[in-house]
Amino acid sequence: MTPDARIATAAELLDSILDGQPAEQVLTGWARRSRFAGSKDRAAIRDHVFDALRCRRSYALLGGGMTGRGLMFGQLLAQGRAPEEAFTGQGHAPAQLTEDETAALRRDVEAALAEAPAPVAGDMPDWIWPLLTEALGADAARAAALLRQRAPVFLRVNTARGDLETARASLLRDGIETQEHPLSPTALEVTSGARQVARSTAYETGLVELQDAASQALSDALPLRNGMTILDYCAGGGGKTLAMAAHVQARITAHDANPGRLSDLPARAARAGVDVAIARQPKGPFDLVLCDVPCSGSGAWRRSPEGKWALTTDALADLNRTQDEILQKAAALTAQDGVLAYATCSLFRAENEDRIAKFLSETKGWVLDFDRRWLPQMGGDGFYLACLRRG
Ligand SMILES: C[S@@+](CC[C@H](N)C(=O)[O-])C[C@H]1O[C@@H](n2cnc3c(N)ncnc32)[C@H](O)[C@@H]1O
Repeated sequence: MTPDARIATAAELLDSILDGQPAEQVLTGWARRSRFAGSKDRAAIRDHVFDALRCRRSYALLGGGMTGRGLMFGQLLAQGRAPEEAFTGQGHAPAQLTEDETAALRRDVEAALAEAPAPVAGDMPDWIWPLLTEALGADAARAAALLRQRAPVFLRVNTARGDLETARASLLRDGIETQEHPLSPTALEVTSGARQVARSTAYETGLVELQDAASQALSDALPLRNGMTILDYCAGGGGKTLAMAAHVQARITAHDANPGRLSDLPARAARAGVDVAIARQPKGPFDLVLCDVPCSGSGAWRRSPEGKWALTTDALADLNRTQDEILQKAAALTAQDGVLAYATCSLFRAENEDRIAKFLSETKGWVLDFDRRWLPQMGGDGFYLACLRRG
């Protein structure tokens, strides 16, 4: 496919996504129907689509409309290109701009964004902007700007299998260049060859796992010690379970309300060379219970940009109820002198400090040991961790 044909396809797929179809489903369906497209075409179209979803409001402003074509005009303008260069109507390139489309463009990109309301320039729904500024103050605009960008690829070196230098050398032999990252001593940022990671020897032998650097930093911050019993109450795919298992010699149990989410964990644990038990109904007490609760995912919206447009006040209130319930259940499973750790990948107080304040006000005998947040400006996704103990 030519670069312009990829833009034409991205504009069509974006129309289906704007109509409400999930982006992954739209991209996979297109790839199945389009056997002529190679892996580079699929990757380029995916990049166009996800970039446009991250920057939906600002691109619609620049491109003159919330349509697939409007978003792709906006993307080109933001990249300093004139839409007419790609929309030529020749071969498989998208149709030329109509007069109305041409008139609606904002070619003065910097001025257009400078005078746009903050949530438009920052690519956030209006109702979310106050949540962001309330939580982050002066850091809100920078965090929003970073969520408009593609996420770096991070690896966690599994120190149960080897050290950083061994991992970097192995990755390099497979054409993958990395650099260390200050967020965590086990984090490597992939600087080239990211698409080879899943086929690399280091990945296949469990020497590295894909895991965001701030997610690793969160595991580093947990008060883990050898010999303790740990329950990962919302283990999901097991990212944090495996990170904890690499840190300490401990008896680790993984649980999730949706057992299907745990299905890959036994194979991942075997690959990583660590033991993890799975419990449908965990029986406490545990020395440390981690609840990495379901949340808006706002700290990771650069990876899942559809989430920021899909979130509603009702959905956030539902999440808050689930978060409160999980905290109560997890507290009941925590040993008398144990640690209850609450984590989200959200930037909002409503899912972080407010949940902890509610728990502490309603549940006698608990105190906050410490809490900590990681912002996108530190390089990884946004995360929050609070560690509680009985006081
Ligand atoms: C943020 S994800 C966990 C991610 C995982 N810890 C990791 O690092 O890969 C939240 C998980 O909580 C699970 N969950 C939702 N409601 C739950 C509940 N009431 N009790 C336990 N787990 C729940 C979801 O199925 C989901 O897998």
